[in-house]
Amino acid sequence: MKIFITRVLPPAGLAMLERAGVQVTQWTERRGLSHDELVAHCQQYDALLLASDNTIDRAFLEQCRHLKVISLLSVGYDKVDIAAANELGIPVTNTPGVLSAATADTAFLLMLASSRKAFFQHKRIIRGEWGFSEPTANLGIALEGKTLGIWGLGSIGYVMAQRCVQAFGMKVIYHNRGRNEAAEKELGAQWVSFEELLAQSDVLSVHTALTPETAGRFNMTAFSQMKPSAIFVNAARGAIHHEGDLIAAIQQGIIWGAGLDVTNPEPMQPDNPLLEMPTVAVLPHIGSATAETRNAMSEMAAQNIIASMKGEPLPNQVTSL
Ligand SMILES: NC(=O)C1=CN([C@@H]2O[C@H](COP(=O)(O)OP(=O)(O)OC[C@H]3O[C@@H](n4cnc5c(N)ncnc54)[C@H](OP(=O)(O)O)[C@@H]3O)[C@@H](O)[C@H]2O)C=CC1
Ligand SMILES: O=CC(=O)O
Repeated sequence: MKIFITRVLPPAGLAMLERAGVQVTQWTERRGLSHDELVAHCQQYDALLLASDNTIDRAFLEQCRHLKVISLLSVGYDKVDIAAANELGIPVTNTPGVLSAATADTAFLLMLASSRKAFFQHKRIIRGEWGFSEPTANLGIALEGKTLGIWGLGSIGYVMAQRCVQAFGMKVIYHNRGRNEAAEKELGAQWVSFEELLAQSDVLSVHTALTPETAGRFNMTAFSQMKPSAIFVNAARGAIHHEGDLIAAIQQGIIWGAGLDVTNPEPMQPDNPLLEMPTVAVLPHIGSATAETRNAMSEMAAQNIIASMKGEPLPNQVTSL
């Protein structure tokens, strides 16, 4: 089997593919491939390992019907038209679970950074503005005993909740379409309506997938129902929040601040007002970026390719839309 990888793959997955006798070509240039370039490249390969944020739409899939599998190096698959892939018989796989701890840690870091204005304080030092210490200046918000609201308490949301319970004794409330009984039993998490989640959370952390139902849900209508002291965290997908409304909500004191690993659009431009706000912390979509996690993801993505090559069931096929 000949496969094309849209970035350089972490070493563990690469070694696994090579051991299995898969012929690997990696895109090593330090620029992304355009849609048309990716279509053209894929003509020469049996499978695609997608390690970039290219959109896999119906047009792409129709021109690449020969692909035996599209293996994503991510858990999120919102960039792929799964309905079209199903229709055309092209299996798509992802990497769930192995990245949950790293991504939850990123959300946890952002929560803390916003609560203590950490990124802003760092910038003050760089600008030579350490100044003299004052008891009433540079105050943050304590997290001990506060209420964590999770929108989308699944794999990543569970670890975020666990961290917050263990570190700060936080009370966990959540809103999913269904119930997470393990989180209720093990973490004391309490299911609430979306409106209650907005009203009661001191920290509201988003961990749903991006779907037509979740896109844009955090707009001014939602922010207006939150506490003025609330921290909004998004380590899921930028399109779940409305960026202009988030800027206005923080500027107007409707909420306290935000921690974002994902922005809308990506990349965020350097002149974005959020970057100058003391209570905002932004990271460039690095949720799963630890060496250990990226290696584990690459092995999972490689296993999906190898299973396809051997004609075995794919371990992580995305079945639902
Ligand atoms: N920043 C980063 O680098 C990363 C970001 N991500 C993002 O995180 C997302 C979540 O990943 P993961 O935890 O593994 O996924 P899971 O599927 O395990 O969890 C998602 C949760 O969201 C809930 N959910 C889905 N739709 C809705 C809705 N409309 N309203 C309320 N709850 C909803 C689901 O519960 P129910 O079905 O009961 O509603 C489920 O519990 C990914 O899809 C990806 O986009 C993932 C990894 C890294
Ligand atoms: O954003 C990352 C993912 O795995 O999804």
